[in-house]
Amino acid sequence: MESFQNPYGATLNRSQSLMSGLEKTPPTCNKPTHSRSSSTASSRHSRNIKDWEVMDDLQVDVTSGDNPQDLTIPGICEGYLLKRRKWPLKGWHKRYFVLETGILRYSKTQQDITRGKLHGSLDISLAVMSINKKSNRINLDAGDILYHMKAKSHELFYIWVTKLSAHRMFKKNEAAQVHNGFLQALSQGTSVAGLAQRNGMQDVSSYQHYQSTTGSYMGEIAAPTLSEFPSVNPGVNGKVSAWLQQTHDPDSCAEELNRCQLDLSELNRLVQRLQSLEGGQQTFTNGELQRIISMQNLSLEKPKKSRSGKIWGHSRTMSRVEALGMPFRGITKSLSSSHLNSSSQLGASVPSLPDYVPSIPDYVCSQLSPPTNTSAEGKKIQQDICTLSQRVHTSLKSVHEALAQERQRLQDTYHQSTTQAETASGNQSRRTPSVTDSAAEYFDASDDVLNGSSSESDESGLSDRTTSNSEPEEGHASATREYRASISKAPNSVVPMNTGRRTTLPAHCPENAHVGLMQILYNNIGKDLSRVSMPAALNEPINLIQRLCEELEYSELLDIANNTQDPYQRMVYIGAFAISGYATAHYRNRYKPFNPLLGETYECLREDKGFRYISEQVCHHPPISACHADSDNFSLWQDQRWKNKFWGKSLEIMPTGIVNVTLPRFGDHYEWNKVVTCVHNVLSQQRYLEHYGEVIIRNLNSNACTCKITFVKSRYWGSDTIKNEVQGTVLDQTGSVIHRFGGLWHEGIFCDTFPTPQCIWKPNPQPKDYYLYYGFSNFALELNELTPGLKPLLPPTDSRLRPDQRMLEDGRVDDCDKFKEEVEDMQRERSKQLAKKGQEHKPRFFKKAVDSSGRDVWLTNGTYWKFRENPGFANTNNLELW
Ligand SMILES: CC(C)CCC[C@@H](C)[C@H]1CC[C@H]2[C@@H]3CC=C4C[C@@H](O)CC[C@]4(C)[C@H]3CC[C@]12C
Repeated sequence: MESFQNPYGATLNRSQSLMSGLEKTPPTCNKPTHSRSSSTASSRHSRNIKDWEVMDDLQVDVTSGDNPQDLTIPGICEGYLLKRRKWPLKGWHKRYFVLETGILRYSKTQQDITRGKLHGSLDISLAVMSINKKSNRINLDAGDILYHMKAKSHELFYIWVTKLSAHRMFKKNEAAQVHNGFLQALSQGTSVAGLAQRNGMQDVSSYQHYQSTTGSYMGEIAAPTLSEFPSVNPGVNGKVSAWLQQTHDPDSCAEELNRCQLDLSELNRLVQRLQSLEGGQQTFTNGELQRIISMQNLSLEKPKKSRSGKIWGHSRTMSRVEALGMPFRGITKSLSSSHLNSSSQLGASVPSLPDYVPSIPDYVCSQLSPPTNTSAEGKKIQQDICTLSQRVHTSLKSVHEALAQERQRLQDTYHQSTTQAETASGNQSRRTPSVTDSAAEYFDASDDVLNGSSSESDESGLSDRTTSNSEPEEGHASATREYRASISKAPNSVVPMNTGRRTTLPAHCPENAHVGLMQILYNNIGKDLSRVSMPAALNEPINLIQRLCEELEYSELLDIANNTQDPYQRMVYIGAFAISGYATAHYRNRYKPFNPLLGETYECLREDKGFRYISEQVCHHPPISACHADSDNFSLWQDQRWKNKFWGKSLEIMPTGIVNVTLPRFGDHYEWNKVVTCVHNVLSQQRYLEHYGEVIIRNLNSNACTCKITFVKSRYWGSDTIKNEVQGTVLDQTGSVIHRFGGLWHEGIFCDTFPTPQCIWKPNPQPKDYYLYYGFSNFALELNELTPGLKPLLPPTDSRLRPDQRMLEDGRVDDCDKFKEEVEDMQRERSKQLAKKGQEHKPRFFKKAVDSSGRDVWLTNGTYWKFRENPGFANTNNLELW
């Protein structure tokens, strides 16, 4: 496993309470089979894993000693931290962070923050927080947003962790209170509108409307969501509530809410008890320093001294200290490390803050104020309050998730019906798609995106520059908006009416929301997902070596490239092709492809598209899939392997293989890397995929031009959220921009620097009812089709003949589960036998070579189609895989 280094999968300390901060899914019927393989993995990676801990909210005692019912706001914390670069995933930037009322914001500099020039912000109560004391690292994974941070010193690390914990706790309690208020209002029949007003929400009419539409609303109520809810007529209201009635189990939600109600009454009782206990207790207790740190406003940057020696620049944080006028150094000093590393507050719970607490720097000390004390009983009550609040939060979250799922289905159905309506209205042309002539409207593009410079070379250390990586750049948003408008006006390409291939699958995909994914992922921390066996209900009836073939869905872009004289324009088509392979991911986040068995093969002969493709699983440790395709217009090969890192809520997938394309007409040989794919909210039904990073396309046989494509990370601030944005530039030898193009990877690409600005690529419309068929595109639907004519020609190792996958496709999920297990056992047995004989598996159709940059690559040995033709696979020795 040389290639598998796991900084992220290794993030989580399995000995800690891994449930903390995560959606707690109900206990599941995870079969032992699926965790069986995990034990080896966990021990193998324990060295990396043990440095990381998931922070449990209760591990740090940060509640205010005064009166927790007030939800006393923890103090602000600000200062520089190092933030990991998004692409390449190495090196660190210095960024200025401000933590205030549970929201962490950051900018390049302190001045940028003051000027409101934000780079990002995150509600930390939604994030799983993991820390590494050894390297002073803090990770926050909110599902949508992922921050990797590092403090410059142990002291600062300590303070930040304390602060972050305090703010998380505060924010969570605050949310629980808001929910409590709404629930009470709903259950007592008081006006939600009134509550909305009390909570400072403006759009009261839509509130009332929403309430009447849904009957009883259970779940997260947030002002923006509600005000966004469209106005609908009463007929539609009926339909919507009918939908909710049918597809969702209202009883389980109601039960969950009743439980919340009970917990909330108990909370109320506890809070009152705590109030009555109020009064000064004098002795310092463990965790006291954490509490002081939590409550104070702190600036963690050394104040600059003016010439007169007076410290300036921290009036906000100093004022409170000055007002209190207390000598703090003494306090901090008296709170020695023995106080701090104890976990007595929590009994058996594990302390997560650094065991050794170094003395707090003077300039921070001077900002600290004296503690307020709480008695032992008071603390116990605080603990109980926290636990109960968390339980309420978890319950509400699960109700919210159920509703979110319904919402998603509703959206998909809506989307589907509009697509169908479009198709029915004969909106589309019937001819074979030609991407070039889909001339679209021109717009006056602004010049501000016309700079293709700045590629980062600083891999190792600290960088203070803003790079052209997947962090947003100003100007992009407006260009993308315009590209997008132009693309939507371009005609859809039409899948030829009758290819003679199937247009649907034999059975619907199984519902898999109940499968305990969390347990599987946590059991397999530090392990390649490509080697984790999952319950069949989580699989799609496609194999990874077939999935690789999906990247050829838009092979016509390569045909066009091979017929384009101009090298710069040619490069644009190559770039569009590189992007097009990602489009399908938009609809594919609920299932995982089958892991190919070692020696499994797959062919795809597409006379209509003019290419033939073969792939083989050539290596098992690490898993490598090799493929090769040729046509008159191009050859394409790649070997794909990927690492994955699980951060608590998100899963990052880093493919390491390089894609190669040659064009016979011009002797071009292009190669490019792939970007990171992130499965956000992997444990919840709000899962979605994002790609980010930079693709660089080079032509090894000509240095006329290169292409740089940025997959931009989503942005969540400002008025709009842009997701799936891509920006590309073709640069000549001198680095000047010759072409630029962009759009969204799931909607299309527009190039406005062509002689006729045009839409270069637009994905095919999704097939009817695609949601019921794993989200497959037409091309994907066809991949596993086995026709009687084809069957005798295939080698018995072809994925189409793999029984478990076929069973899933036919809807026989239980049979599939059983057979999959058998097939995997057989594979283990085969590798044992080989190892005994001291032999290694030798791939049949690919050979290992070294490319011009010294990388190991797998190339076709050219025998597949020959054998197929003569003597035919029926007459050759084949592996018996199932
Ligand atoms: C655990 C399950 C249910 C969650 C779903 C995981 C899915 C979304 C994951 C599992 C394996 C992943 C694929 C693994 C490898 C690659 C190659 C890369 O070049 C593009 C992304 C792509 C194609 C990934 C897309 C997302 C993927 C399909």
